[in-house]
Parts: sequence; structure tokens; C-alpha cells
Amino acid sequence: MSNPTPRRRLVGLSTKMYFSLQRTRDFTDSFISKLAAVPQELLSNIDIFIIPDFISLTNTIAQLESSPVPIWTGAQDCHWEDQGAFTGEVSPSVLSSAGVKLVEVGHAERRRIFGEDDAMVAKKTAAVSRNGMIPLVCIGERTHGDVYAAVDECRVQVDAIMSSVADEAEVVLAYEPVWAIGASQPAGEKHVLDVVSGIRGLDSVKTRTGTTRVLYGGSAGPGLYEKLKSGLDGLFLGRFGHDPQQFIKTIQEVAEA
Ligand SMILES: O=C(CO)COP(=O)(O)O
Repeated sequence: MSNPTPRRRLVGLSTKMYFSLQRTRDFTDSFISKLAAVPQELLSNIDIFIIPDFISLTNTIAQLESSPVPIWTGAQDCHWEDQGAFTGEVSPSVLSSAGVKLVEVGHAERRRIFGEDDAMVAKKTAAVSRNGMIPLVCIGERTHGDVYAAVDECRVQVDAIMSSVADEAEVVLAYEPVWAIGASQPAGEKHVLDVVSGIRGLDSVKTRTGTTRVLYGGSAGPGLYEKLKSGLDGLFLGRFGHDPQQFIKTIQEVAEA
């Protein structure tokens, strides 16, 4: 019953709304040239993604064609319908046609600022999956408390997500305790490992046949993965990956750990 497929490590970043158009281009160029200096064998066992803003997406996909190893491009959000009268929204079907490989849904900033709830996040997760992309779904407790309370809060989020996708579909969960996002340092490793172990033990996760990778996000950067490698499949970076050199360093650490 438990996940039969070995899980490849996965590491990536979101630029959120931090970058100008030009900075995203420069970041991607610089990233590609620095990546060429990393031994290819090291990179062959992991998956890497970059999630720029919507306007940069197609350009980033084109730029990444010259990368020495395949790099996935992701989107920061999408609508739950494929088409229709939804002014201002972005269709998951269009994202898929553009070459997007994974779509982030349910980030804490979308939940808090834009009022996205679990039902909406579940519908978006389903939309990403049925359009042939991988949902990268953000979960996490809002306030810093004990592990049981955190797992309890995550359970509601995770159960909603898993009930919306096919059992065999691939899902990536990004465990991002809300209080550790935009902070000066990540959540403590014991807390993260214990909560993620609780998440992996949930019925809705452990009985799936599809691959479920779990990443940590929230002030993640170089030096962190070594402490989390026993329980996490990788990292999801924000600010501390926005310098291409730091991003590459983190990728190398995830690949080597
Ligand atoms: O929210 C995050 C990734 O989705 C993390 O952002 P920071 O690493 O900047 O805290």
C-alpha cells in the first residue's frame, strides 16, 4: 500500500513578486552558466525547478532550453477551471501548453492575503493534476506551537488536497510553517522532521500509490538540507535562493547529502 516509487530529491525556488522582468532574465542566465560548472553526475539524480512570475514564464522556459540538465519551470498559481469567464485568472490548461511542469498552489501568502481556503486549494490541485502537471501544494501551521498542533492543522489541509487528486497522481507537498516564511532563519530541524513524519503518517498520504514528495520551505537556504535529509525530499527556497550562487550551492548540497 505504501509508496512504491523511489523518491528523487527535488529543489527549487520561487521569485514570488520580488524580481523585475530584467532581473528574472539575468538570474536565469547566471543560473544556467553557473550550473554548467557543477558535475553533471551530481545533478542527474535530482529534479530542479524555478518558479518565476507569470509574465516571465515563457521566456524562462526558452532560456532554460540551454541548461546543461533539464530544469523544470513552474507557475506560482492557477485557476481551478481550464477556461471561461474568469477575468484576470490564469488557466492551468494554458500553463500546460506553455511547457510548465509544476504549479504551486495554496501558498501561505495566497491563503492569507487572497483568502484561499482548503476547498479552493483542493480544486486548484485537481486542475493542475488533470492538466498533466505536478501540483506543488503548500501546507503549514500558522503559529509556532507544538508538533501535535502543527500536524493537526496540516492534516486538514493535506486531507483536502489528497481527496481531490487521483490516488496514483504525483503530488509534491511543501511544508512551510507560516511563521518561518520571510523570517531570519528556518524552523528548527527537530520541529520540521517531527511534523513531516506526522504528515507522512497520515492515512491520506501513506495509503497513496502515487509519489508524494515533501519539501521544506520557509527561510531555507545553503546549510539546511544536511539537517533535514533524513525526512525531507528537498527544499523550496525564496529569498535565500535569489542569488544564483546561493541557489546553486543549495542544489549541490541537496544532491550530495
Ligand atoms: O515562501 C517561501 C517559498 O514558497 C519561502 O520564502 P522565504 O524563503 O523567502 O522565507
